[in-house]
Amino acid sequence: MTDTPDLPTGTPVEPASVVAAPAGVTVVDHPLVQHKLTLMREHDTSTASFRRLLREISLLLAYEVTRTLPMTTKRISTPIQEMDAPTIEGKKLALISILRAGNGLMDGILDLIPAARVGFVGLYRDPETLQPVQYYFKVPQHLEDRTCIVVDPMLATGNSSAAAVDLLKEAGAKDIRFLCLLAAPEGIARMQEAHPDVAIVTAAIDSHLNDHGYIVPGLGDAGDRMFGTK
Ligand SMILES: O=P(O)(O)OC[C@H]1O[C@H](OP(=O)(O)OP(=O)(O)O)[C@H](O)[C@@H]1O
Ligand SMILES: O=c1cc[nH]c(=O)[nH]1
Ligand SMILES: [Mg+2]
Repeated sequence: MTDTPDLPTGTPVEPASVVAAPAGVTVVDHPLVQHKLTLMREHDTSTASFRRLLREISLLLAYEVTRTLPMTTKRISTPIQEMDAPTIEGKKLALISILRAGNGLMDGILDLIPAARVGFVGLYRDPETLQPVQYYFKVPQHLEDRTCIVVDPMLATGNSSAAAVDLLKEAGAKDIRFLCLLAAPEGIARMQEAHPDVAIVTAAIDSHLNDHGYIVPGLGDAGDRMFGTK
């Protein structure tokens, strides 16, 4: 697996060649996404800017994660004539946010697909064990009939996302994809072992995890940076 290389400042970058993604993982290497992600990574970026950037990136990532959504048609009348026009069945979609940080990705996607149903999985990562602790679970009915897009900016050990997908499958979900901003190779491996059926979309695959389970180089604690806690 290739991670984003350290390049001397000012080196021209061909976005498409930055990252080689493993099968089942899509890296959204669009220049706008990469530019905004760089701003988010910077230590000095304010809480307000971090939140705004995450919302903007979520719109761009939504484009990729929804690329293969099932479509239907509906009969409409243009000013010229009737036609069967393509449409997404928003009600067939469930957006699932892993609290807290997932909400930063979800809000922008909801602007694009306002008819989507929304669910929440409340998990926090125990800082000692790096195991997820569940505190909330509320999802739409009939998940088995919906495409579920699970959103969380960070895929680190993969313990939180794997646990969230476990819960969704127990609730009936069958068609699940996972959208994040940053992924560590360890988290991708964990997800692909536990849930090989779940496609992953991310803006970048970083180098590794540090001794505290943080993504390196990463962007720090997404929830804290988004909400100004800590
Ligand atoms: O892949 P993992 O090793 O499980 O780590 C990733 C999880 O850690 C962060 O949440 P956190 O526990 O900080 O909760 P928060 O969103 O409330 O800040 C992040 O938003 C993921 O949910
Ligand atoms: O780097 C990391 C790892 C887990 N959670 C975060 O918010 N950041
Ligand atoms: Mg956090």
